[in-house]
Amino acid sequence: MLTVAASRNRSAPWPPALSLRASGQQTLLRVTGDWGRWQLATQVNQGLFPQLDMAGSEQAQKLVYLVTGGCGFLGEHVVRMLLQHEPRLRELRVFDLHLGPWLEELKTGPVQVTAIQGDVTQAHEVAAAVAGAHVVIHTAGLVDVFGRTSPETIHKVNVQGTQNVIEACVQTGTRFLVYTSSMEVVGPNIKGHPFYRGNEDTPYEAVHKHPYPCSKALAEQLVLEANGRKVCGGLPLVTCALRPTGIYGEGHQIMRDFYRQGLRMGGRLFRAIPASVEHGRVYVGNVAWMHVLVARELERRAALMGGQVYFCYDHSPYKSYEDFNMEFLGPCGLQLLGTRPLLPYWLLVLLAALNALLQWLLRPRLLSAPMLNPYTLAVANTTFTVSTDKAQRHFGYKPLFSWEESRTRTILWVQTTEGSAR
Ligand SMILES: NC(=O)C1=CN([C@@H]2O[C@H](COP(=O)(O)OP(=O)(O)OC[C@H]3O[C@@H](n4cnc5c(N)ncnc54)[C@H](O)[C@@H]3O)[C@@H](O)[C@H]2O)C=CC1
Ligand SMILES: CC(C)CCC[C@@H](C)[C@H]1CC[C@H]2[C@@H]3[C@H](O)CC4=CC(=O)CC[C@]4(C)[C@H]3CC[C@]12C
Repeated sequence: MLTVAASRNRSAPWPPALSLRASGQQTLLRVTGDWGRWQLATQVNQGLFPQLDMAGSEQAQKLVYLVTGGCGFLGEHVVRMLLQHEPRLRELRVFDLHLGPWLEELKTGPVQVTAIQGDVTQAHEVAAAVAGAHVVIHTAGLVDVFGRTSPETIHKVNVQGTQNVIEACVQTGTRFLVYTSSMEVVGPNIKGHPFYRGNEDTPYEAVHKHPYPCSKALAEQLVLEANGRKVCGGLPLVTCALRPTGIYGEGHQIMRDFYRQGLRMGGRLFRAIPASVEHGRVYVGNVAWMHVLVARELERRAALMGGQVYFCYDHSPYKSYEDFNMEFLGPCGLQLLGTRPLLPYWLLVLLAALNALLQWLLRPRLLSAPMLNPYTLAVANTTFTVSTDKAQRHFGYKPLFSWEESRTRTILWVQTTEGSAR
């Protein structure tokens, strides 16, 4: 018999600890929470519940994976997902500029988790981390659309860093490289053309000016062009790129910022973008799951998948950026006021330009950057949604989390992390 036990008292943090127990006393699965994170403690990794694993545990543990940026928002989910769903793993290397303390808890399982503090812009550090790895999942990147970092630094990390990863694979004989690209590689373009429920083959005029999409487009191109290069030992490198739309879920910093802003304004947010503008969103757990599947299938289906791009998608509804956020912030007590934008668009354009000007004038002293600038306004105000089944056709992807589950997890996370802010 399986029992679920929840422990909660007033002084304990939210969410409560949930335990799944078999008829004996052994705890099979434990869900814990703390103020900083809402996390599923992967007891599967500790060998307690192998039958939960979907991937078939009869194969020997022999593979070494490297996840760059493994302590970021997406990277952490990829790391946890691999430990849960990749039974062939022997060692998981987590490479990041800033290592998270949560890595410690993962070091007790049967998979060796190796934390590597390193910088992708340093070729020798990357090569040392890649040496001996079978698969590299390269998620590390500078995600800055707010002008906090210089264009040179964004280029260095996103483009030079990716080049370093490719060269390290070639030098050390690593054959499989999965790159986290972005929808931004396609658009929205600077002309504001809508991309409505498009797929990987939909024609679109991709024109970039902003350093972030420019860097992601260049890096993706490098990764795809590297497909087929001979690595040390003579075998061909197999690469592919995943293009998430706007990712949401546990750990999403911008969602947290919107929530804080709403709390500061007495629980209200004001509509800035028309509800008719659709924005593509995808749950972080499903993006992580796609990475795990691609990494697993790349060897078997190298001819089909090598050099390919895949949008990341799931069953999240098509909505405007703000209406979509309200799916989570609404249940946390916030309200989005207005069925139409509060301010006329021309005024937003003016404010965005003013923000950009102030940022430029105060450079480099400005420590925080406003969310509204000409680029973010253009992205938020242009329809960009995907509708595709390429990942399903090529490697059998189906979202691991339903929309309801993704929504519930995200709401719980917002409540957990911000409960103390009220
Ligand atoms: N957040 C989003 O909505 C989307 C993100 N992406 C891509 O997904 C990837 C991950 O993004 P997020 O998790 O959102 O960002 P994040 O900022 O949370 O994670 C990036 C990680 O890379 C690490 N990193 C940065 N510079 C580094 C360096 N020089 N050397 C080593 N590590 C470094 C950071 O410390 C961080 O842990 C990025 O490549 C991003 O371009 C793509 C589409 C959407
Ligand atoms: C106050 C404004 C009118 C609204 C601001 C919202 C913006 C901050 C965000 C709207 C769209 C977001 C981007 C989009 O989801 C695509 C992205 C893909 C990435 O690879 C990185 C992040 C981002 C550029 C994301 C950033 C925030 C928005 C611009």
